[in-house]
Amino acid sequence: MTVEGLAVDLGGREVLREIDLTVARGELVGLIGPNGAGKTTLLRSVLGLTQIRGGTVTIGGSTAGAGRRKVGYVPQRHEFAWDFPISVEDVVLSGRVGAIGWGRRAGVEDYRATRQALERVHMQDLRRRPVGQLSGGQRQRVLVARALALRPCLLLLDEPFTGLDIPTQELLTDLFTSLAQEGHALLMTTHDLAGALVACQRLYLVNRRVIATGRPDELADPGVWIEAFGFRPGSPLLATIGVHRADLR
Ligand SMILES: Nc1ncnc2c1ncn2[C@@H]1O[C@H](COP(=O)(O)OP(=O)(O)OP(=O)(O)O)[C@@H](O)[C@H]1O
Repeated sequence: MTVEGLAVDLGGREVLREIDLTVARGELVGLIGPNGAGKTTLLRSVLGLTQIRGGTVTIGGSTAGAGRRKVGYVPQRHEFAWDFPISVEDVVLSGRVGAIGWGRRAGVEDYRATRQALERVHMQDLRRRPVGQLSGGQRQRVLVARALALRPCLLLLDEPFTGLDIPTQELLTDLFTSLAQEGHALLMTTHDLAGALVACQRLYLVNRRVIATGRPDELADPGVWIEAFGFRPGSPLLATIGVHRADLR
């Protein structure tokens, strides 16, 4: 996936400008920035859900909607209507709508993809449970399975770790790493900076524009973190992510 010169205005205000970003097959890429930096807007622009003012989004060689059919999207957990009376299995199956087509019945392949997606997040045993009865971690795994059911080539993950316990974070991190190794392209927003530095091969630090990008070991300059996140120079929080320099303490 390639984003070039992306610019987005919302409510008459510039939210994103001059965004250049790539995610290749086999990569888990982190998109990090403070609240309001435009991370969700960027994901929604890739999905074609947000009107863009300028720039292009190319997925699998196509700038039109065709490439988007193989994009899996995991929204922030609170955006899903969990009180809707529907089972885990049916939520995951709904991820196949793009493959089945509106109004058509699910077939053998759709149920197979649903089962495989549930197995990957270890939710097969809970497939008949109404989603309203799940814990936060189980809900997050259902949303990931719903995106995987499409068998996407590109997976967009919006804050998949927020509010999760350590075992669930580790389960999902291992899953995302495996998916990348299998040749998927993954783009993930997160506020877990330390986790992103460990799990992601490359990072984009954004705050309405791309402040810096590179492998985690290439982002050792505290200046870019200060600019993107508003850390104060010498902040002990910079040291917690392994970014500090004697002259800035
Ligand atoms: N529909 C909208 N109309 C007007 N402004 C919007 C709309 N949606 C988002 N915004 C604004 O766009 C900016 C970027 O929002 P966005 O949700 O993309 O940020 P984010 O980086 O995902 O933030 P967070 O980390 O808090 O989830 C914010 O200032 C937000 O208020």
